[in-house]
Amino acid sequence: MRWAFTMLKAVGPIRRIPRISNFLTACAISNFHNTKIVAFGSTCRVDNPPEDDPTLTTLLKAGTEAITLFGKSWTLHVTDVLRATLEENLQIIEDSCAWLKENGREVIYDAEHFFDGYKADPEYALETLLAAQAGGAEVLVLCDTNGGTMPYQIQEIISAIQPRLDVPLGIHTHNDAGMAVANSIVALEMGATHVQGTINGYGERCGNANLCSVIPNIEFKLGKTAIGAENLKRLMELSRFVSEIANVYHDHRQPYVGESAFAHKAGVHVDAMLKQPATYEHCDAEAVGNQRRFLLSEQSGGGAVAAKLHHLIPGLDKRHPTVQKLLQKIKQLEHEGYVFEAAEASFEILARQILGSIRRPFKLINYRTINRKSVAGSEVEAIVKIEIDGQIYHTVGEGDGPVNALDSALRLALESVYPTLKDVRLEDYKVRVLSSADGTAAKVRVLVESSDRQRVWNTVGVSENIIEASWMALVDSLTYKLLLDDIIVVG
Ligand SMILES: CC(=O)SCCNC(=O)CCNC(=O)[C@H](O)C(C)(C)COP(=O)(O)OP(=O)(O)OC[C@H]1O[C@@H](n2cnc3c(N)ncnc32)[C@H](O)[C@@H]1OP(=O)(O)O
Ligand SMILES: CC(C)C(=O)C(=O)O
Repeated sequence: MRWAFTMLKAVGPIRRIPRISNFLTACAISNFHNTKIVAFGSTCRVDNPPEDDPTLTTLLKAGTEAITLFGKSWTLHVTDVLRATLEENLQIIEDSCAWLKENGREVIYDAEHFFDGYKADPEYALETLLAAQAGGAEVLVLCDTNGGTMPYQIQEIISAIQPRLDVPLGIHTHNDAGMAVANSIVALEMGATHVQGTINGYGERCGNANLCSVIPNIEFKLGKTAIGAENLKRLMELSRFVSEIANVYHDHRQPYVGESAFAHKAGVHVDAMLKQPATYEHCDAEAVGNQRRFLLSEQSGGGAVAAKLHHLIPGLDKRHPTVQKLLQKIKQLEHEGYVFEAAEASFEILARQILGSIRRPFKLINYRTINRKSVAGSEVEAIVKIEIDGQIYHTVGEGDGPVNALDSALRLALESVYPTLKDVRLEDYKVRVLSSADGTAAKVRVLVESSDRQRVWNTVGVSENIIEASWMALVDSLTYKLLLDDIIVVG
């Protein structure tokens, strides 16, 4: 199986060379074990012989072992976009592939709009592939560029062309009809041996085939080896890493690698899962580096609560009075607007309070926020007074807003006693109005996501006062970090 995880898609005129070659020089001296960097660009222009074409010469100068060339398969694109004749397009495909081959490169040919082209004129679309094959392309990648092809059409078209080609096929799909992964899998099932996609499916419009789904599907559903069991265990870590680098919120609902992929909420599901894990899961969470989670909510039963407490009290019976007490408390708080399924850290703190296995890190005496707005701009300040082990801390913090200022003031006091709190980052802050009919007097729910770069956790606060709700979620977040670090655990 060949992989095209990421492609260098910006190869263009000469003026781009320095930036690209810096990147490629860095790649060339990196010691990749499983990765091959591939330069990417189009066939030459009709008016240019390959050796004078700025795109092709730049691709060659990139110095990569392999080059992906894309060319037109659809008559509409040839006539209306390239503004060339159908024969000229066949010629530039063959000549471009052949010239790169003559210059010692491995050539991957991406047949742009192949499926739409085939629907419009099957014979011509096939001829474009034959031209690339004649030019020496090592693999012919069929692209569903507009993302509108259905899996059964992929199957029909591949069956029709396969007998007429001699080189291996690849697949490149987009997700405009929500079929990118399905279409890739169909093509692979039919014998394609090269798949192009992106981590988390990031890409133009609705995205590309999500390799975080394609890869485990190959391993678990097609029964073939893609990256192997050991690498597969790091898939979720990779998915999170790429979203972090891209500065895009990690999608909890992603198959296999989303935080919710193995999260169970309904009491009936949780009860069955505890009896037999195969009842509500199609594969093993740990095989892709994920983990099973039981979410607590007003839909929970005792089984879910007991399972949640397993790491604190192994073997706890779901009918135990503590379980029932906690269950009642959760239902009452959820009725007031809390959501523990999205705030597991707050649940753990609540459970430990009921079990008496937590020491609160500080006692609040009071806090206050001051918002000063003038023509010169706005200033926000928070003053916090707390007690830690009998000692009073009185601190002032400034911020962009009252919550930010409160966070600064609280940390100023706490970090001198609990230095690991310096590692806590607020990743996300969400506010939801719970009873909009009450206008500005409505209750709000604040959800905070925090991390210490190794772990991520979520906390919740609910109040009629947005600052109060934020304070609650903030305090739970810092408290949970101290729990994770074993600093305030009791017993
Ligand atoms: C199919 C895909 O989606 S692959 C993703 C392609 N990647 C990108 O578009 C991102 C990077 N792109 C770029 O940097 C620029 O668009 C460049 C450098 C490639 C071209 O820049 P420019 O020369 O300024 O042209 P511009 O972007 O305006 O137009 C695209 C040109 O490519 C031509 N072109 C499109 N497909 C092909 C092809 N398969 N073979 C040859 N030329 C092609 C178009 O006809 C158009 O040429 P024209 O100006 O003569 O009409
Ligand atoms: C040419 C390729 C790689 C592409 O993005 C497409 O056709 O979808």
